[in-house]
Amino acid sequence: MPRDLQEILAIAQSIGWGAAAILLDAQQTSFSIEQAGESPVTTADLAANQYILDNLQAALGVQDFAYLSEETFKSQPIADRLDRPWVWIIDPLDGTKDFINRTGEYAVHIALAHQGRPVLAIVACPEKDKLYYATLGGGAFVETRESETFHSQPVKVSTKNQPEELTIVASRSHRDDRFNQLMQQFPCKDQRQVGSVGGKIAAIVEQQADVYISLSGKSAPKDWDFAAPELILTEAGGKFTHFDGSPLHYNQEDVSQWGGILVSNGQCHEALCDRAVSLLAAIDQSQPF
Ligand SMILES: Nc1ncnc2c1ncn2[C@@H]1O[C@H](COP(=O)(O)O)[C@@H](OP(=O)(O)O)[C@H]1O
Ligand SMILES: [Mg+2]
Repeated sequence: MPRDLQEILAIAQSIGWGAAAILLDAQQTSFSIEQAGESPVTTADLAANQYILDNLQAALGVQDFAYLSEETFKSQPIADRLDRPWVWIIDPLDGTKDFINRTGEYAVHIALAHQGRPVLAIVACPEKDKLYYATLGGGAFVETRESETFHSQPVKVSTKNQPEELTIVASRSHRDDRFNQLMQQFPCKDQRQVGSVGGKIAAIVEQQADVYISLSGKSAPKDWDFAAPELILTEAGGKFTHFDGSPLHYNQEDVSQWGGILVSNGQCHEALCDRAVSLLAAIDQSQPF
């Protein structure tokens, strides 16, 4: 470990709050759309990205850490990050479509990964004035603030264990027919649409929901969508895997996370994964997508 993890956590928490303030300010004043389409980019993403990178690099340097960010990875030589043991994985604005549509459901994700797995994570939800954080083996917490005083409380997933009683959250804006069919046939009948992966994981660790499903289509979520939310969820006692139960790996050559991802409170994770696999097989057999 190049530095003490608790020292790094304090730096990342402060940067998470700072980035949240940039997004909130843009949402309440003005922002413009720099790139439209399936993966929109706004001036707010770019400002928050610059702020996060500048501050992390000022505090921690570029010697011991690589940086993989949604807004800069395309212009970055792959050798700058691949095979580096310590990599910051950053999504300065997750839930960009919700940000643009002003649903209030967007988040900042900052994760530190070691050998492709997250060891430290921040998910900030600016509109709720909450910041979730976790370190590997150290539990997950939600931080709130009153004036200049910060309060931290541990968060834990629910203990509900009947599939029919579980509340499931899923994307509002990334859904195709195949995914909609899977959701319609899934045993969890209380289904809610929530913007941003961080927001969905926050709902689960606050016990407002129990399950989240993501399924790639023509495109897939990326490392920065999942790395920070994953650690917060697992440190709160949940499970976050591919449909076949295998763990996610980050900072690979392809940063897309293809296939199905199931996130749950852990109570009937394997049964829900099996159900998703068998439902998808039947859907694919009945209708070639
Ligand atoms: N099928 C898919 N293809 C590409 N990106 C996806 C995706 N599903 C989710 N995502 C990404 O995951 C994040 C959360 O999406 P959602 O709010 O719909 O759940 C978004 O990140 P960004 O907002 O950072 O682009 C979105 O781009
Ligand atoms: Mg994202």
